[in-house]
Amino acid sequence: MKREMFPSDFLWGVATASYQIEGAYNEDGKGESIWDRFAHTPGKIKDGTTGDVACDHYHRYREDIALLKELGVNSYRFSVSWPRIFPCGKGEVNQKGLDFYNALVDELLKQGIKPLLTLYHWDLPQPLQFHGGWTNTDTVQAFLEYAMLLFKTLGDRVELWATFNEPWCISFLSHELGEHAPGIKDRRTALQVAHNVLVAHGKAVKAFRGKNLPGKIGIVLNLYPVHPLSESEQDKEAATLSDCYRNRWFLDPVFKGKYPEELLSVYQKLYGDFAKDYESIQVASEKMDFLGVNYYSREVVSYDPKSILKSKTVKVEGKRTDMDWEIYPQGIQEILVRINREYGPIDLYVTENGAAFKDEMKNGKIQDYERIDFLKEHFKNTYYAIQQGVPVKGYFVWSLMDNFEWAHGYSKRFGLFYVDYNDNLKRIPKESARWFKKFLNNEISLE
Ligand SMILES: CO[C@H](O)c1c[n+]2c([nH]1)[C@H](O)[C@@H](O)[C@H](O)[C@H]2CO
Repeated sequence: MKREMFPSDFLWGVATASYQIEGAYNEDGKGESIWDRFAHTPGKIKDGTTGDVACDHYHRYREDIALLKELGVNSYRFSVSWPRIFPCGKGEVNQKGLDFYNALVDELLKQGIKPLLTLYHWDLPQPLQFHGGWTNTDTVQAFLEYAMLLFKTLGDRVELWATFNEPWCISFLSHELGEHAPGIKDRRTALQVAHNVLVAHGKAVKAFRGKNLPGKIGIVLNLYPVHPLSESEQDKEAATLSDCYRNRWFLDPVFKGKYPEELLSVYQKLYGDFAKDYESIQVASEKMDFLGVNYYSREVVSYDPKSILKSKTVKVEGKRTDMDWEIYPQGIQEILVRINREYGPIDLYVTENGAAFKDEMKNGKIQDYERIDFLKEHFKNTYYAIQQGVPVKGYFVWSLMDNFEWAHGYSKRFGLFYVDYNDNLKRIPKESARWFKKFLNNEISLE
């Protein structure tokens, strides 16, 4: 199975995100983001690092686009730093911020690489957080102004637009579990955030349509197959509720304009006042052109009467990544087929898939053969979904290079290129980069 067996117009790319690679956290007029604030808060990042410099992509973007060209990808997914455009979140525009993304897009196009632009990959301007962040509908309005400015500035050259990266992480990981910025631990707040982000998504899609732009717009969701540990009714109930929490709380609003009833009723018993909001979620279902799917692993659950989801995650035997995530390649096929069956037809992009392994440099080489095996199996399972008629239109490896892995700092390496943090952030191709380049050049097959 070679690249040429995939559709001829299939996009093969890599993905990154602004806070994780750009650095220049306070340069050229950029404002503070909630991730600048979170990373500078002692105890929040496991290795005590920040994204202040990261991979210094802000200054090295031409070098990094040359790496894309060398790899042979035909697309690149990146995100825009909102506080680089609006330092206060709204109001005054930072022209140097616009200049950076104009130059980035122009260089990508010059090199024949199609941009996929994510408007929001978690780095909210801190001044908006002072006023409640995503719990405040003023932030929805500010997001629309930000989106409209980018549509106006880049809409003539950027064809693929994603409104949000992983609303589940923006809401539940960041406002219920508190593991990501702004580090709040309150479920009711998380539900309000999820609601406002979904409403902002729908309004941005509608605004995009109103500009009559030539491009396409969607959202990026992190999706997991959720499997019961056994076929018992209780484990199956646990899987249903966990699936609502992980997947359908976002899939159902953007495709059906409503929350999944099985979990909505649980939350309404807990938060009666939630009822006044939930009907307005209908605006989230503005018709999209594509769905971005971030896939990393599956979830196995068993019944737990103490949990409001009646479920707890179970660790099963099998190979795992350095993030301790189960390696489950068939899950990417499963999720793509399911989305097409239950929510389609709609164009799908695998907007992130990849893995962290304990990459070490030995004799100037990084022999990350586990990552090659990981990618090979996930490419094959993506192809199997295509063979079943699923309109998968592209695949983006997470990530181009090692970068700031959120609460893990720089301790987890996902890149195709190794970044030497002790030697001027030098980018060194891992064996997986060499393999990917050969695959893209039809030199090798996936068997
Ligand atoms: C459970 O995996 C999530 O879907 C997920 C994994 N990842 C993501 N989302 C984010 O979109 C990236 O910024 C992360 O760097 C990347 C690797 O952790």
